[in-house]
Amino acid sequence: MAIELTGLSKQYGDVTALNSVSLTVRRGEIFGFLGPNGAGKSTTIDILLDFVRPTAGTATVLGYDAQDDSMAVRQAVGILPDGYHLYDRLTARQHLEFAIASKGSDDDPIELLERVGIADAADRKAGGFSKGMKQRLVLAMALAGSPELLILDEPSTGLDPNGAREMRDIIRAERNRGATVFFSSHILEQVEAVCDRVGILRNGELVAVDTIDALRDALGTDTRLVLTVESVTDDMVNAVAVLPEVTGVHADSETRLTVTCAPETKTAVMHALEAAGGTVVDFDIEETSLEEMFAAYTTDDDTATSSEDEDDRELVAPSAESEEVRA
Ligand SMILES: Nc1ncnc2c1ncn2[C@@H]1O[C@H](COP(=O)(O)OP(=O)(O)OP(=O)(O)O)[C@@H](O)[C@H]1O
Repeated sequence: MAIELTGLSKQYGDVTALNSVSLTVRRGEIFGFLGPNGAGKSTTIDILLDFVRPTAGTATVLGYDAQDDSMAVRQAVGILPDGYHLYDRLTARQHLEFAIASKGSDDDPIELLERVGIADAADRKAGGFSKGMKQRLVLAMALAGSPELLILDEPSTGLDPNGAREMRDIIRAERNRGATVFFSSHILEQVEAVCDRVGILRNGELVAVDTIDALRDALGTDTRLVLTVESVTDDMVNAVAVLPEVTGVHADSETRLTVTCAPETKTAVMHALEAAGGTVVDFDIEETSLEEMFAAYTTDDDTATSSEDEDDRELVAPSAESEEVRA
């Protein structure tokens, strides 16, 4: 195992940052760690790196106890922590030389800077770097010594779209050479694009661990039908809303209705619309989006999965646009 957490808890005064989290990350996998702001992601990572001590439970990294063998962990792991520190007056090359020496490796600093796309700035002082350049520099330092495990806290923060793509390529390349990558992120597309499995934290508790596809499936099979009709009327909305397998109906415009329902109810929805005087001119079927999936696991709103309450029928499944993600 690359990482093993057992009953890990962290209390900051009255605040429970982590509540008995148990998790196993296997060697060779890319594992994404998700959760709303304040869910406990950085706290977990800080415990793995012994920046923070747990209140209860244990964490092992590559077989080393994260607290008792923290030096061994840091030697073996490449890290991009949340509150990293760079030396303003040292150049990128000097930062790399320091990281390479502390790993006892023989990497070429320029090669590492090339991998993260800032070789041109090798001899510039880090104090003058943009946020994204700093992020790239810390990533290059994490790659020094070809670590068995990379632990990256929000690695895409501050990166432009090219940088985010390069980050994905680097994460994949690291896994392909046999490394394990454990990273936290808010960028769901990024996570879906590279992760073998994800864990979702909510209020300090691990609420789900699986592949993204399996997490989607576990939410239920609700489908979203986007229907274009000649003109939406209240009768049509009501006729669809009372169907037993429909969990949401929303008139997006005068001609567009979004219906959340079980897949086998699609035909019944069409019939109900036509019986209420509507003519369907077009329709589209949408899968649960990543944002909806994230919201379903991390908010209390469960209208996405079921609702027997007539009053709730105006609501569509929770989405990033309509639901605030609560910490
Ligand atoms: N040093 C600290 N003192 C007091 N409370 C803290 C401290 N560090 C973290 N917390 C609290 O612990 C909880 C978890 O915070 P953490 O930084 O681990 O969340 P996160 O998931 O990384 O959030 P974000 O996505 O915003 O980075 C929060 O309620 C936070 O306020």
